Amino acid sequence: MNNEGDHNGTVLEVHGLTKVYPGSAAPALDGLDLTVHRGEIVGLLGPNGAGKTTAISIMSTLLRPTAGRLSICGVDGVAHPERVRRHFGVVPQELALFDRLSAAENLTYFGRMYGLRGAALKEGVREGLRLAGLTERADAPVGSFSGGMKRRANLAAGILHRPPLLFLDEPTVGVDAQSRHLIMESLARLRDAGVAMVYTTHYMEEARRLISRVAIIDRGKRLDCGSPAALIAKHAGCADLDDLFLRLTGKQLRDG
Ligand SMILES: Nc1ncnc2c1ncn2[C@@H]1O[C@H](COP(=O)(O)OP(=O)(O)OP(=O)(O)O)[C@@H](O)[C@H]1O
Repeated sequence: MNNEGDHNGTVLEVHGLTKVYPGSAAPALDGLDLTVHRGEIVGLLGPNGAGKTTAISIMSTLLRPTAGRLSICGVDGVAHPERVRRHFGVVPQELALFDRLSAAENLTYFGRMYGLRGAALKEGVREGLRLAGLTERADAPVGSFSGGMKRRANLAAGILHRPPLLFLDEPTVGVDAQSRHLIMESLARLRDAGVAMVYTTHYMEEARRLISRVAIIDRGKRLDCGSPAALIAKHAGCADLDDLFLRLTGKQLRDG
């Protein structure tokens, strides 16, 4: 795995991460603190508009924070975005695949973008296709794929360069139960191999099975953080993560 040195197993550290979009009065993200260790999956849970995508975009250096610190594998990600980029992969909410290219061609393209060449590129593509359960369909154009197959290819594209950290923004949105199961299994395998992940989702129980800790955020603020079991035990009367989520964020609809 690609890593810059020993930082006591801490792969990602953010402090006071804040974003105020131009023209907005209220911050979309308001002082987020988060530490993620090797082999740990941290779920970011929050209702629509809570600030999850903003948080992932800043942590993956797509967006500059208004304030706050970001450290990835011990490197300052705000001062050195190019340098930290090789330490993580991103699986975005929007699919980033070329419909006319085959799965193998898409992965080769992304692998090159990550700086892979020659045998390492070939091996990365082969392993990505295997992880995504797409080996048999390697040469078919992605445009002919189902939603679930596209999501799986999207996941494979994010891990080609074997990063120690992966950001996933709702990786199972709009997929059937079978593809969701395969994605969950793939993520568990990556976790067991030591990959750290930050994972946003609306599916609470899916999150519960996979994650080590959950950070519940709303209106840009972190409301609570801990293992699902510890959080459920801490808030009396909550039977599961769904209960806890509604307790902390309220039952009011979030239509924008
Ligand atoms: N480019 C932007 N300019 C101005 N405001 C924005 C921009 N992007 C997001 N926002 C606002 O910032 C807040 C947080 O949005 P964000 O997309 O981070 O939330 P989210 O938790 O990812 O929501 P969802 O679950 O709907 O994807 C929202 O109020 C949103 O309207």
